[in-house]
Amino acid sequence: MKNKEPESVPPKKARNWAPESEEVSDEELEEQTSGKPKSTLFDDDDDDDVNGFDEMDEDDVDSYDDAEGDAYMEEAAGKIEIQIPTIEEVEKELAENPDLANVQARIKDIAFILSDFSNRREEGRSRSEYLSIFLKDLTTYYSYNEYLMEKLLHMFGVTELVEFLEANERPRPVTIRTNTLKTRRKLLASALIDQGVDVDVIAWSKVGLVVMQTPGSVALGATPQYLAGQYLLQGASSFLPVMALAPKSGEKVLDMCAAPGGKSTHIAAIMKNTGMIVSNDVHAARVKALVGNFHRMGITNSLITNMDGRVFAKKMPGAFDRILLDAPCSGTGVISKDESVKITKDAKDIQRCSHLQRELLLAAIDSVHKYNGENGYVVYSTCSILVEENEEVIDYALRKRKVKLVPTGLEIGKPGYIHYRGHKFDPNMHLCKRVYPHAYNMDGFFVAKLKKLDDGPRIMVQEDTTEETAEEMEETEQKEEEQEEEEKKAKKGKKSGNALTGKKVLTGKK
Ligand SMILES: C[S@@+](CC[C@H](N)C(=O)[O-])C[C@H]1O[C@@H](n2cnc3c(N)ncnc32)[C@H](O)[C@@H]1O
Repeated sequence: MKNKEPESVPPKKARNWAPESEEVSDEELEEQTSGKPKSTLFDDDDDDDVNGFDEMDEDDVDSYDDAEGDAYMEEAAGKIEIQIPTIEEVEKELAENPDLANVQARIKDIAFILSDFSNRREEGRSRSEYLSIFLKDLTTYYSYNEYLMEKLLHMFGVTELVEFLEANERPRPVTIRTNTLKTRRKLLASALIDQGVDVDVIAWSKVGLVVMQTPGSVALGATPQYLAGQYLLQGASSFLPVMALAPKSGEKVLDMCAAPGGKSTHIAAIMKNTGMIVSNDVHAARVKALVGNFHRMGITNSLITNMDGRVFAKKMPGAFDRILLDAPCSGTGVISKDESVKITKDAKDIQRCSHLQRELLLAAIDSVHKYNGENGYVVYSTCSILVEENEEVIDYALRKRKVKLVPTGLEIGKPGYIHYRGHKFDPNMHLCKRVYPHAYNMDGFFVAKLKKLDDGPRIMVQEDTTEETAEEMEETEQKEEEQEEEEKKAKKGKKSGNALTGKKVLTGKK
């Protein structure tokens, strides 16, 4: 086993970014952009990255203290003024036949200007104008729609956004999870190494292996070990929700959205095929894949159902000790696997996902029994990084049901947002975990763990006592969206070409 990076597709072009400006970073954005992860997929020594820079950060993610970056900074700092065309000129250029090298250079220049705005801007030009150009250039260069790019800019700020976008241009390392019902990780690693497959352990998991290199003659989905059910090809982020769920032998567990079964088979292995797992999915075709995986991996403690997860609470109220809700989502954490997300997701899609996620989460909470010793937990996860599908959904559940957020027990991941663009979420939201491709070289993921305190709805204030129907929720959000649009238009009127709500972006308010 070698301790090296797996090969990955090189980025379009290496780029070095200026440090975050004071203006961009508020306290939390600062933490988000400068705080490097404590451990990554390839760390095997916590001490390696005491300064927040580990092997992956230096090699894979552009950092602003490398030689090329310094040279660029010095060169740029020497310039009297960096000239950026007007928004109208940029729009014209992008609409015609944009020269991507030119666009890339301008992205770099604007990032540099924004990182010390008061000293580097051209006289008389506003920050929102630079941001509008920046946004347009990024959408062109990385091929995203403006809706998603704007959302991402709100979340990450200038420097981290580019790191995130660059990470999405590269595939994540191939990882596999040992099926401990059939073998042990060490034995599996030796068997694969014997076939010329170069693997290394994932330090924070007892069952994960990262595949560094595979000879052309070996297909990882067709080795004798794979066919014997000794492992599953699974992204490392997907281990996290099950680790947070921490099921115990003999328990009753529901995996509400289970197909194709990556997490259900992990749960079954941890439970050593004891107790009972109900693995459910609404899509019959996907349930077939679930059945196939269960047979191959020797799962015998499971019942497979094909229902809408929202009906579980009605059919089986309080029936389960633990529930995993790995919710359907927009997939903004897995863009490197599915590039279509860059252009297909709009406000309506995200709203639809958020509604379904809220309804599924309330149903999950109603299907888990109330606090009893160590039981009564719901883990909520998505492979989306958007706040609308994560913190907003959790916050909604905390307002509607008697549950509280508890630590996930996960070593990796950044904390959930407590403040986001004027919204204040539950103060315990920091207990949630956010995993980003640029920070951990893993798919983007969100994981939250809730403990049920009691049955029934949470009665908070008079107007909050009735369950909001999907239509009401849609109406409320529609109004909020319209209000936001109005505000944007009002600002646009004042500042030419401002596609962003400038101040919020500037201060990186979460
Ligand atoms: C993120 S995937 C689940 C992946 C799965 N947990 C795994 O690890 O293999 C989300 C799943 O939710 C299912 N789904 C969507 N809407 C649902 C609903 N209303 N009830 C139950 N399942 C649903 C989809 O068919 C999809 O398989």
